[in-house]
Amino acid sequence: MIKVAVTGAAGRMGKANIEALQMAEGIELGAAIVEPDSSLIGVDAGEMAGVGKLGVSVVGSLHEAVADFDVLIDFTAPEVTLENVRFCNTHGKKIVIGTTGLTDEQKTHLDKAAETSAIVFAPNMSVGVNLCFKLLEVAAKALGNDDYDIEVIEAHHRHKVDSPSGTALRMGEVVADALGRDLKECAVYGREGMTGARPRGEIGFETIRAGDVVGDHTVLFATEGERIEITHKASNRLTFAKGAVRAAKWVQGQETGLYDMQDILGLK
Ligand SMILES: NC(=O)C1=CN([C@@H]2O[C@H](COP(=O)(O)OP(=O)(O)OC[C@H]3O[C@@H](n4cnc5c(N)ncnc54)[C@H](OP(=O)(O)O)[C@@H]3O)[C@@H](O)[C@H]2O)C=CC1
Ligand SMILES: O=C(O)C1=N[C@H](C(=O)O)C[C@H](O)C1
Repeated sequence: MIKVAVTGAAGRMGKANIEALQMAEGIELGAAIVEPDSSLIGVDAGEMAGVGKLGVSVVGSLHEAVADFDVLIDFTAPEVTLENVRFCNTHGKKIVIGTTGLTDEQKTHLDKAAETSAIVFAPNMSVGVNLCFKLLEVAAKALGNDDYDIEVIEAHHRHKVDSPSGTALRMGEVVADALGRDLKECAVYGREGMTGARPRGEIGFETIRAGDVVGDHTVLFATEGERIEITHKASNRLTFAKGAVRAAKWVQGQETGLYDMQDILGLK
């Protein structure tokens, strides 16, 4: 039985991850970690997540859980994730990271950590979004560089702190790579004012933050006379959490290296 620790256990994804673990076979919750000053310490993790008693008490640090897990599932915040990766690196644990909003510099820490640990790092763990990444590559290559304007539109709940979403940025990267463009050079974020006519090579990003939207992403390819839209809509967080649990099972079989959901789903 694979034992999993969930950090950010009281968060939206933390609770969904506990629920997904409870539904899965061959893998189970070993530890649930919240912030050190949380009033939830000592509470049963299953009761906290709304799935009934699991016999795992919530703790305030990974140190307290070191003997209780093989794989960490972390959906928290960038600095917290990096601290947790350092811990797993030192203690020989595998890692699944869903946190978004990491800077390029923070991502280089993951590259380094993957020399000694097996890590899955993906901005979106759902099967559907990862299939969309593949479809986007095919679409971008087929439509080419000359005719089609490309825009990435995403919508999320009012609590989301990073924008554009990690998924939207990855969609932009996939399309830019397929077209031989550098996203850093061609990305435009949220136009305003007298911006002028649209330059051909731009990839535009538009962000909506509203209510309880779980996560919608559309990539629009538009030219004179037609447009193509590739859209994914998540309707609950279990879709991400089931992907994270699948990744946890998979990464347990790896020694070192940095992987994403495309590796796990055979979409590379
Ligand atoms: N890859 C994917 O498929 C998906 C990725 N995400 C990403 O996952 C991340 C989390 O999202 P979400 O669950 O909605 O966010 P939440 O804010 O609901 O959860 C984040 C959790 O991290 C905890 N946390 C923050 N700081 C610390 C700390 N110093 N020590 C310990 N715990 C800490 C928070 O604790 P507290 O509650 O006490 O503040 C909270 O429980 C985001 O980056 C989001 O973009 C989200 C969905 C899918
Ligand atoms: O914060 C969220 O909620 C989500 N974040 C991820 C992202 O930034 O792409 C994935 C998903 O869309 C939900």
